[in-house]
Amino acid sequence: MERWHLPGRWISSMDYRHVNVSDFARALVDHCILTWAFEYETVMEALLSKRVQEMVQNGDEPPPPYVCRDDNSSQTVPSALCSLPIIDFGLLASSTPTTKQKEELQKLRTTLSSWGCFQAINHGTSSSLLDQVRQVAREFFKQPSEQKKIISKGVEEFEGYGADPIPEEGQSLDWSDRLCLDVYPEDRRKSSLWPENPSSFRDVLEEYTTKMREATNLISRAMANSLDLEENCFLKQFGEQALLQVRFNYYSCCARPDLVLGLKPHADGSGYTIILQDDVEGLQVHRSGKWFTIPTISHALLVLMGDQMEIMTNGIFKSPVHRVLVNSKRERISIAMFYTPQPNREIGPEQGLVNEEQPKMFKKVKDYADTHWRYYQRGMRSIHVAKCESELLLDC
Ligand SMILES: O=C(O)CCC(=O)C(=O)O
Ligand SMILES: [Fe+2]
Repeated sequence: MERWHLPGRWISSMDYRHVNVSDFARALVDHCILTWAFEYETVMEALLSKRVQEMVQNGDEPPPPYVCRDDNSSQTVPSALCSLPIIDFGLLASSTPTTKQKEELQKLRTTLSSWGCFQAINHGTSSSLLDQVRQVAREFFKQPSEQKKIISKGVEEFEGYGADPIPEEGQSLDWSDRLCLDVYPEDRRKSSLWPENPSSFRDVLEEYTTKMREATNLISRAMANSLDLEENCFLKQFGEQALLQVRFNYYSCCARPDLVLGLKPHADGSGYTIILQDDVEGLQVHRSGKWFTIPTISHALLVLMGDQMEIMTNGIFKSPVHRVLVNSKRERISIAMFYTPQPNREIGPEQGLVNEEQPKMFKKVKDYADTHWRYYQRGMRSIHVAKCESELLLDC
């Protein structure tokens, strides 16, 4: 089981069970722990209600729960040396297979089997729409806090403006502010949480959602073709009502970028995620024991496999661990669109990818994103629960 547990826990946890103490003392310790647990929630709730952007505007140093960086065990590779392949979807569009198309599909397969992500160009969404999406995101976060807090999320909720729900004790907080919205299917939208400012926000997001639906069709088919599978097989597994959820990430500058992380190491629980970056670097993907800084390309979309694509491809495509660094000079914005199989739908390895050489690695799973979330909050990966040898879920 991989544990992406960040070093430098800000609260030392007390394990009193090995200590030989009287019942009274034990009861007292239990009481203290209960009180502490209660206080932990209260303290965190208060802390999280003040957003990172506000702390930066006040010139605050990162409070202890945000401090987490003392992991120098993996080398960092700068973007100039990052050879993450670029896949040209323009080449994949023609219906009669060309040599170039075959080469591009081969490249797609190799990339997803090693990196678990790629930069997509000629993906069908215009550069001007990408710029508009970045622009409305920038304008939204530029507003005064009171304005943004009109659409604040509840502490334990996902949708709305704010921070992630309170993580398990000892896990550090991300140096970022977010706006999360369910965008597809339309009947899941909570329109009261869609910003009214800037005034074009809703129209731009609506158009971007339509384009991302088209992109998921394109990408899912290309991935199936790259594996010599029936073209629609992944789309069928995701289902007509597959979810699209957008997360606008705002990473404020930090006077001490060495102490915090914009987003802690994790693998996504989605099927896959389409990330639009601005021109500030920060995203890093973990590969062969190193953190590779992903270059920013203004007209490209970064497509990153989540655990559910690793399951559907029987482990051929990898769901990479990634994280986000912040810097002291420029804030960074990214827009992540999570594409997840429709609720209540069982997904599993494609039959065509299971054979004697490559036995079935994963079980069928349902609503995996919920399991993923529970582990994420403890700083852990969850894909092991879907492995055939695991006894935690359905039988293989
Ligand atoms: O900010 C980024 O580039 C990546 C965001 C991300 O990994 C996420 O939202 O899960
Ligand atoms: Fe992610």
